[in-house]
Amino acid sequence: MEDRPKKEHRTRQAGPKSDKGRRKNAEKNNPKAFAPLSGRRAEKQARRNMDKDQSRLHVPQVDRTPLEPPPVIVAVVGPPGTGKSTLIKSLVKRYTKHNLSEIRGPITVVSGKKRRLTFIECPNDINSMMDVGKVADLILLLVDASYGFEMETFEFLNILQTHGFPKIIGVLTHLDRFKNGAALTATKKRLKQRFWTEIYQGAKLFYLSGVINGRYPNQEVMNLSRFISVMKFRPLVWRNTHPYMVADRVEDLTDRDLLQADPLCDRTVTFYGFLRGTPLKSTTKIHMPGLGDYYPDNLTALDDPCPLPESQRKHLSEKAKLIHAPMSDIGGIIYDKDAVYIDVPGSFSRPGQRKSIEGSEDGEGTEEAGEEQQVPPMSLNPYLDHAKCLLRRV
Ligand SMILES: Nc1nc2c(ncn2[C@@H]2O[C@H](COP(=O)(O)OP(=O)(O)OP(=O)(O)O)[C@@H](O)[C@H]2O)c(=O)[nH]1
Repeated sequence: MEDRPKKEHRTRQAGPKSDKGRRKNAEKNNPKAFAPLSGRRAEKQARRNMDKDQSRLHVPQVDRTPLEPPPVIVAVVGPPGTGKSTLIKSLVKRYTKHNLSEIRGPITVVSGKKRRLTFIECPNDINSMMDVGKVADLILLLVDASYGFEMETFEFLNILQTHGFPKIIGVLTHLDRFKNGAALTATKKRLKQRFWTEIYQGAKLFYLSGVINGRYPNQEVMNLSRFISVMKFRPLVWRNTHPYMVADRVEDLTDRDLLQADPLCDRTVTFYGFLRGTPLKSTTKIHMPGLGDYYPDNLTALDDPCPLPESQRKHLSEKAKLIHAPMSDIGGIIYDKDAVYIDVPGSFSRPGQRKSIEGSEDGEGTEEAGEEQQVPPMSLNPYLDHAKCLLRRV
């Protein structure tokens, strides 16, 4: 078998590898490398390339906002004492007629037939600014006009650059401190120019002149609130492609005995909030800023605690206006995993009993009171005081 001569391949008679085909291709190939053979074809090619470039630049952004969109996150940012709390109180009063005495945690209000707003007051530290920059749809940037721009404001604008720039509205406060009209006009003009340089030419700036009864003047607040209610938001790329949530309520479900035995034990914590962006799967690892990555034990969809008014209603009547602020001092309905609570402000325990539980000054607290006091409380305020207390560590 080995001696048998190998049979030669037959030469190809047709196709690109045949002699005929090769000769034909050689004729077609341009010896001057990629120089066009015909002017018309070259022009067509150039036009096609330009079209392709343009369509790449204008890829339509998918708007993933559901029919009933989650509340728009409005962050109120500014150096201390610029009037952040005063502005949130004024806006909440305008939208809901509620008088807030203290701002704690996010406050969600129904601002129109199709829009809800969640107000967050941003504390004046860099970590809070970064967290706010990641989630806010609209920033109300407060500036004390009698003082001018401060370093924090510019730092905050720098932080925003890295997270996709949300919409920004400037708000000048403390304008009543100017007694001289000319000085006021000059300051307004100067600050406006500076604001436009930092944001963009023509960025919206509101002026608030003075505080009446702990709130800004009604007309000025109304102008601002109307502007916010009709604003359009373009989805930012990262937020349009990831699920994210701002927790507006935190519950520590850890067993008290366990906690007493080891205050640093792993804790079980439930977070409540509106989900934004894309749907969230239970197998997704969740990143919590400042804490790390965790797998959730369980995800549950609850009833909307602050639903939009029914679509058939023509006007948003006073009664339909709603507020949802579980961390603040307003009474209301709290939706739990398996129950609905009506939170009634005030204490229902008997005064004597209450006193003994709290433990009087001369140390007459009951045993129960002693136990209560030893357990480290889970702070609700800016959610995550206890870094090691959350969910199952990865
Ligand atoms: N005269 C005047 N006082 C104002 C104005 N805006 C706010 N204030 C006062 O400034 C003080 C501070 O206001 P807040 O609303 O607590 O300011 P804040 O930015 O929340 O302050 P921090 O919580 O410390 O960051 C309050 O006493 C307000 O009454 C204003 O436009 N004019």
